Amino acid sequence: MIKLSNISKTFNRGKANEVKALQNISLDIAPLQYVVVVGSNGSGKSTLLNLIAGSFLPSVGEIEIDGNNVTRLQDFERSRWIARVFQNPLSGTAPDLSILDNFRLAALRTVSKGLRVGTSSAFKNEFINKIALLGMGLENKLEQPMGTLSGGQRQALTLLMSVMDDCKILLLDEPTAALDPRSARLVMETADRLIAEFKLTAILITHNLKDAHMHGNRLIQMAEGEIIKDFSGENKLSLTQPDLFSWFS
Ligand SMILES: Nc1ncnc2c1ncn2[C@@H]1O[C@H](COP(=O)(O)OP(=O)(O)OP(=O)(O)O)[C@@H](O)[C@H]1O
Repeated sequence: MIKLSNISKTFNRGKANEVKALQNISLDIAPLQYVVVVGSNGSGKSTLLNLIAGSFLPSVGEIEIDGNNVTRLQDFERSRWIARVFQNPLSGTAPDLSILDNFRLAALRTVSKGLRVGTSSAFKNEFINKIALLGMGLENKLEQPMGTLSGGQRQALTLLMSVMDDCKILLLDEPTAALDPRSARLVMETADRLIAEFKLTAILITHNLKDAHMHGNRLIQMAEGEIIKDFSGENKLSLTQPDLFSWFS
């Protein structure tokens, strides 16, 4: 689904502040893989996601998505494949609009997955069913302004809105970093559920090693712009939390 071939990214090349953020990364992510990426600050995790999303172009190397060479495509040209959720629960929604109007806007932006845009009760009911899946009771607060919801509630709704279109890839860049532990758990559970339901290929960046242990079916550790550990399937399952903590001690 995602294939990176010999990717390097250097910022400020040739200047005193040159940074080799990624160094000759090759990575093949199969459809439906849910890859968790861990690594110390500055190890290149966000740069990796930015390159996949098209926010930056690589200095060297090729990127394929779903068999298409997207190396030189801008982020908006890749958005038909990719949805992205950031750390800040305030981003990506309109705070003064109601939950329902935010979903109407999101549906208008995209070819929706089973949601027909409109004011009809059919649209509302389809949306109510989707939002009820979050298990937060938000289906009873459709007219409430988005800005009055908690960070966790907003982040869960943002996740749902981002995967409603026909994207195949979900990029999660520390989506729970700004949340309290209970909200963070709810958002991670929501992400797991949506990734399974919409059959997505996903990449999650996290500094939370418990989440890295519990979620996903592949775990990658980055250091100094390189992938230094890569565990999939049974190999990931056999890792213990102390194993992960020992990588950072
Ligand atoms: N736009 C940029 N311009 C210059 N340097 C950058 C830019 N983006 C990232 N870098 C540098 O590239 C390196 C990797 O940064 P990156 O944000 O990918 O790390 P990270 O692993 O996501 O870190 P963190 O865990 O702190 O978010 C760092 O040294 C960073 O300062």
